[in-house]
Amino acid sequence: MRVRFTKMQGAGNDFVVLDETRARLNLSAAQYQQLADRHFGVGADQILSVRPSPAAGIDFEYVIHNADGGEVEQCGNGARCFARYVLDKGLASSPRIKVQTLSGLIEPRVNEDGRVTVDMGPPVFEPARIPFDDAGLDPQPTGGWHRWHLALGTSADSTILPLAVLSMGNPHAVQEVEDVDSAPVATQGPKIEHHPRFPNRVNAGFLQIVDRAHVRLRVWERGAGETLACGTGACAAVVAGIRLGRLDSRVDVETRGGLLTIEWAGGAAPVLMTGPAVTVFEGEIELPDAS
Ligand SMILES: N[C@@H](CCC[C@H](N)C(=O)O)C(=O)O
Repeated sequence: MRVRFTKMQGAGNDFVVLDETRARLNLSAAQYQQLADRHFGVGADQILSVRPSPAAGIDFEYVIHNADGGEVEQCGNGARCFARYVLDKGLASSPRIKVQTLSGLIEPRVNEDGRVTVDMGPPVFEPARIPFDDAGLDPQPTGGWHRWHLALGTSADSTILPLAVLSMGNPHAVQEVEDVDSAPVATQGPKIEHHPRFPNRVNAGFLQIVDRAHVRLRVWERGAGETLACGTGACAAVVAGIRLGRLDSRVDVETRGGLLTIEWAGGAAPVLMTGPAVTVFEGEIELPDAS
């Protein structure tokens, strides 16, 4: 089958965007994988599908597949590209939209400077809702802070990590590092992603705090490996730093692909993420039949 697509990127986290507002493409996991493949397909960290609203008062449904073909609940950089896409394609008449995702409602708005701000909703800390199996683990005595010592691997690899574990609609485990450039992202990332305490796997963040309003971040993404930026990862890392008392309520997050600004007033307040959303090119690709 022949599929039309738009290639987009937000801070270097790249996407294939599919318009399914008129008809479903019904792609298989193998076809999503092929679209994401950087040698045999278009190349992307995630595939974003734009679908009609499932309910009155909601503008669109936003469906996300990782490069490994698995459907996931949330994608922050993708949400900004989604908003830019529906506005540029004339599918939305207002720069403020309401979008249904697997994990709930988000509200992106395209700003006059072209950047996009997304109300990502509040962070979630209850282990069962992340989901995170906390049986037998004691939180560190830091004011209820969700930070856990997690043994990684077997006795031959018994690294103990303090991790902040939370959900931004999708699961995140954030650790603080001295220097992101030398952080063990490629070696520890996959072990954290597949750790048995995360039944749905997890995104692994490596956070370097530069000062109270500026951090550097790398993320090993579930189902995609290390990406140049992760929007929900940036939200999770900043929320973690704020809860630790180490960050102010507005923080610039420097990723390998660009700058994101994250704001959180604490408690049940929504996390606001602002950053770029750019169209790279459009095209058509022939995909093998669904298997
Ligand atoms: N790139 C994303 C997150 C995409 C989903 C993630 N890999 C997961 O499996 O949860 C972002 O910008 O948030």
